[in-house]
Amino acid sequence: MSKIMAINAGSSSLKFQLLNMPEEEVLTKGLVERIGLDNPQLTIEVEGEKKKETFSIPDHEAAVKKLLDSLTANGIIQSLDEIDGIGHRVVHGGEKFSDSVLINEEVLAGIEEVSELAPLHNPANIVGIRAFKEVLPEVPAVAVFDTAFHQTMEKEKYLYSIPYDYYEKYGIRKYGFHGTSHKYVSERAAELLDKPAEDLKLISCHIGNGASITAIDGGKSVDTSMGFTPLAGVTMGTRSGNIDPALIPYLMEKTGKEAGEIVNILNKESGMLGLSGFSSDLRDIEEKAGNGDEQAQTALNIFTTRIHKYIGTYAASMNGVDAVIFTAGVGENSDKVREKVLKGFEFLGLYFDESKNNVRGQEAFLTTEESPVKALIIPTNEEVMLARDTVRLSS
Ligand SMILES: Nc1ncnc2c1ncn2[C@@H]1O[C@H](COP(=O)(O)OP(=O)(O)O)[C@@H](O)[C@H]1O
Ligand SMILES: CC(=O)OP(=O)(O)O
Ligand SMILES: [Mg+2]
Repeated sequence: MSKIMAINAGSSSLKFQLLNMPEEEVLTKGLVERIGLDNPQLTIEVEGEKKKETFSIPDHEAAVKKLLDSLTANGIIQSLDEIDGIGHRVVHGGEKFSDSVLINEEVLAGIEEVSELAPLHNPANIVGIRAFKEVLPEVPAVAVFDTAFHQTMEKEKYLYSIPYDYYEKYGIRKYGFHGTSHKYVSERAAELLDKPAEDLKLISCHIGNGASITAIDGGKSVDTSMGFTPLAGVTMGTRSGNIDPALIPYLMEKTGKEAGEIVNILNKESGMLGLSGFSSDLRDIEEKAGNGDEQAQTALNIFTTRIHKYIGTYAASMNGVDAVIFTAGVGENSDKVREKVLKGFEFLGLYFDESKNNVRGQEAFLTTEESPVKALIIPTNEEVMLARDTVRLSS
């Protein structure tokens, strides 16, 4: 038996879960928010209750120290020696990493090398890894990459139609993200459908703040909506998803902004936030649309239409589909989004059952008993995947 810490480090936050393995029992979970900002806060679950603490947390190393102190202070563990391994989510692994790896200096250098491909995510992941290494230098740490699951895509799917040289020289290709989540829900879907993964064609919709749709044939990712970076694909909370690339120089000329500033707008001020003009949070937009706000309704329609289109595309590219999966914050919680995405797929053999759709955050089927193609909700669990790979690679 071992205790594994699963870490998902963001630029100003650090989400964590401590698990007992191989039982996969969650001992505690929580997050440190507003690292380096005013009013930083640690939230930790103690005996099922959420406990909030405010401290000075200037950087990630301080956040890690605070988190570890709070594990012993709250009696979750008696001593830090009880931690047997740390699993870190790393968003971009480039072509270098097609599986999780035990972290050493060479691996860290490899992660740093591809950092510029995921500027919003990788630098924070690296800071998280270094912070833990500083505090727990002897404990094995494993990197689990969002991109790894998608390394099975074929060239026809991952190459862009641009000069081939750029792929060879600069590694320009589609990588895909959220792989850990797509892998978890696809494995769970095979269990729920009671069929081997090898016999299934699945379309997984990870719809959170970031969102991506993945086609999974025979247990392998064959195509996915995100691209070279996590900016591509469907409309997201603050990201534009696919746009005509010619818009970038045009916007530069019109606004006098640099390319980097425009990409920043596409990453942080677009998507549902940009379209609605007031929020990136789907709950706010659903509420406003419900009150008759036309702009909010249009934003919502764009959001669901894009996902609907991807499902059609991937069903066509796999020559069929057995099940469509919804996961992550929006996918698990928004019945309205699921309904709008799934309606109209009778031509594919997917018969949506409205009476089953009133559920949140739990595994459920959304189609009629007779529906040849199923739709289901599967809450994602990236943390358990981090812990499983940490055990696999460190024991
Ligand atoms: N009850 C709900 N109804 C609709 N959307 C929800 C609900 N709960 C959460 N969400 C959406 O989930 C999003 C966050 O998803 P999550 O998977 O946690 O994202 P991330 O991991 O990228 O931070 C929020 O932006 C919010 O819009
Ligand atoms: C890769 C990615 O988009 O991750 P997140 O949804 O956590 O921002
Ligand atoms: Mg997420």
